[in-house]
Amino acid sequence: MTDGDLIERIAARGDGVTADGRHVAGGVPGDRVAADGALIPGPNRAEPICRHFGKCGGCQLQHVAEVALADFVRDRVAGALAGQEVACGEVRPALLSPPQSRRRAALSALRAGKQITVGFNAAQSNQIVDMRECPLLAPDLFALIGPIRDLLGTIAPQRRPVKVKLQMLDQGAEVVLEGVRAEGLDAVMALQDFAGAHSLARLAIDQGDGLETIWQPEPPTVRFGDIAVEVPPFAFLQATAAGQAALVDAAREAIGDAPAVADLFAGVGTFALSVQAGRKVYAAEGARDAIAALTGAANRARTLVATEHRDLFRRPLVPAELGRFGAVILDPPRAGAEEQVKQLTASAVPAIAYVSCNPASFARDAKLLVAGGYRLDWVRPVGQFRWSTHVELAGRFSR
Ligand SMILES: C[S@@+](CC[C@H](N)C(=O)[O-])C[C@H]1O[C@@H](n2cnc3c(N)ncnc32)[C@H](O)[C@@H]1O
Repeated sequence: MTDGDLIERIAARGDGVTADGRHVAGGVPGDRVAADGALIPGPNRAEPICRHFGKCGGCQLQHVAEVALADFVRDRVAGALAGQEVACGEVRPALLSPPQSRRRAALSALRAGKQITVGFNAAQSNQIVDMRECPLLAPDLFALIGPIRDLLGTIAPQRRPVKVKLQMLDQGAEVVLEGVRAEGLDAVMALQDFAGAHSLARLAIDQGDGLETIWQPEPPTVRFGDIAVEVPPFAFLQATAAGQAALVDAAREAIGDAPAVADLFAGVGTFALSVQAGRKVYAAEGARDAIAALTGAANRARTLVATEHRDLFRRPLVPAELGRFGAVILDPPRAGAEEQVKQLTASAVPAIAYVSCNPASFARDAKLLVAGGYRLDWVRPVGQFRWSTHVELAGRFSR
């Protein structure tokens, strides 16, 4: 009798993979696959802690024990770099966000008859798994799911998907409901009762003709250090405080004590405002409401942060502009920053902190930077989306 083929790694989509490249759903490194295809559990398995695991699209990897989960996150980054033949000085261990720390989520809801379903979409489908527990969401956000289910009984149209966007801000939770119908006094009263009862920082709805703020006792803020930014509805924030801290620490280390820094794809200023003390920062961002929020906060706090509304795909900073900076922070969307990276290769910028939510586009851009004379000194993989196959990282390039 043979021991069965060993599962050696977890693929990008979460399947186990044997040495000969066979994909096995639910396989974990250290498991074996018997001749009849059954999985023989190895030492790296964990008991999934949520009753929805396997059906809900929020998590793919609850069956993987902590060390193997961190190895998966690190190996995704290392594997993407190897695939592009990019040498890296040091692939650091991955940092994983803890359970119940997600402070931002976009969920779906559906009303069918009297039944309302609220949750993440099921794995690879439009079905919604009705969320009765969640090991991902911050408890203050999860506590809103039941009340939102009740509220949608008044304002969700029949059999039309509703988007439920949740985010924790300094003043409390923000709730954005897209695709609802709030006509008549009953609906408006139900919305205001809901917002007041849960001390929301903001409630906004979209009935198909743009976002309408229903409740906002004061402008909601997010703090970076001691600077408060008045954020627009569902502004992009890093998904967990731990993930943000890991990425900001890495960026700070990567830029060192450079006296002038550019933060490109700056959002509402997660990096610009976190690293600005004692130096000049230029921040560029393509979303008008985000850069306006950052500009206001930077001015009120009398920082040396200058801002620009700019499309960095169409109009990346050119070498003459880049030459003013001792370091550049890049945090592009999933597509990466190919156009900006090409300009950087022609620049004299000594250090780049590249924060990425997509190891594949990061590795592609890293290849361009290395071909242009940069070294990739280190990368820090970050599993901000715990138990999912979504992997993030920060890396330092220098020359
Ligand atoms: C991953 S987010 C990072 C935001 C910010 N650095 C943070 O950590 O909060 C990427 C940002 O890139 C912006 N963005 C997307 N496409 C862009 C473009 N073509 N030009 C400039 N900014 C863009 C998005 O609006 C978003 O704010």
